[in-house]
Amino acid sequence: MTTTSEQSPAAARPATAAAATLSLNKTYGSGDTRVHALRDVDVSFEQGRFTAIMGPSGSGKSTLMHCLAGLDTADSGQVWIGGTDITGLKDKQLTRLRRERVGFVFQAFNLVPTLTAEQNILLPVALAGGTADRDWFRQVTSALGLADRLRHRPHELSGGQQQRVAVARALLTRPDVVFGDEPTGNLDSKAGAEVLSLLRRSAVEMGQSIIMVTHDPVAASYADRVVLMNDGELVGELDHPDADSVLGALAKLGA
Ligand SMILES: Nc1ncnc2c1ncn2[C@@H]1O[C@H](COP(=O)(O)OP(=O)(O)OP(=O)(O)O)[C@@H](O)[C@H]1O
Repeated sequence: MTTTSEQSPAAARPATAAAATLSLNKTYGSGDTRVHALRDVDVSFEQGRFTAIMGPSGSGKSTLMHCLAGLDTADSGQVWIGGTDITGLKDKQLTRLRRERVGFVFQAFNLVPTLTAEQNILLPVALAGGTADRDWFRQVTSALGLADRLRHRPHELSGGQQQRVAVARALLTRPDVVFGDEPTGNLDSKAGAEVLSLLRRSAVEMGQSIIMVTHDPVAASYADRVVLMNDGELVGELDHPDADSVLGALAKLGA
């Protein structure tokens, strides 16, 4: 382990975590082409914290995130979202859990081009057959600086604004956890910094739990904590990271 000021992940109580895994294993392929993408991964993500997952290419970051988010299933081990053990859930239950309790912000903004910003933000709630909490909608969209952009369609918005719409959409259901997959990968550094600051504020001011996969040490420096992966294993973590400490930790992994 690099540094840690927290209890060991295995000792964490998943019921109080935004998301957690216990002894998670995942392999792809068979025989000579078999790849152990996750090896006995025990990790716990506290509520209201912003965590970055980092590591060299192929170290298992995406696989871990996909298993945590219920987008993929592991070979063995357990995954919790909030207090729910999702390991044995059927596809239909998983789909519902993802819709109601998980938010996503991807590198490609994944907005529906024919819908306005407001309609895009409200889409997951509409698909779930619910009604949005209008006060929360106003709070989220004004905190994200979108109040005067709500009637615009995605092509009328800058990349940074489009990603802010995607962040608003992810926050609107007040999910147990928001997963970000390189959320600033398509943005210039100024727009990226804005989106990362907003993600950080949503953790600090709104208590939102956020887990982000990134290759970018500067992006990771916005997080409260970085967990480091190498060759399918969790190999360390940094609290209150800055870009230099992240770079140093990655260099030790040969990334
Ligand atoms: N669908 C798949 N079929 C076969 N092997 C896979 C598949 N998905 C991932 N892998 C392998 O599993 C390992 C972990 O992959 P993963 O995508 O989780 O790594 P990563 O750390 O996210 O990589 P990157 O930083 O390059 O996105 C890699 O060796 C990868 O080649």
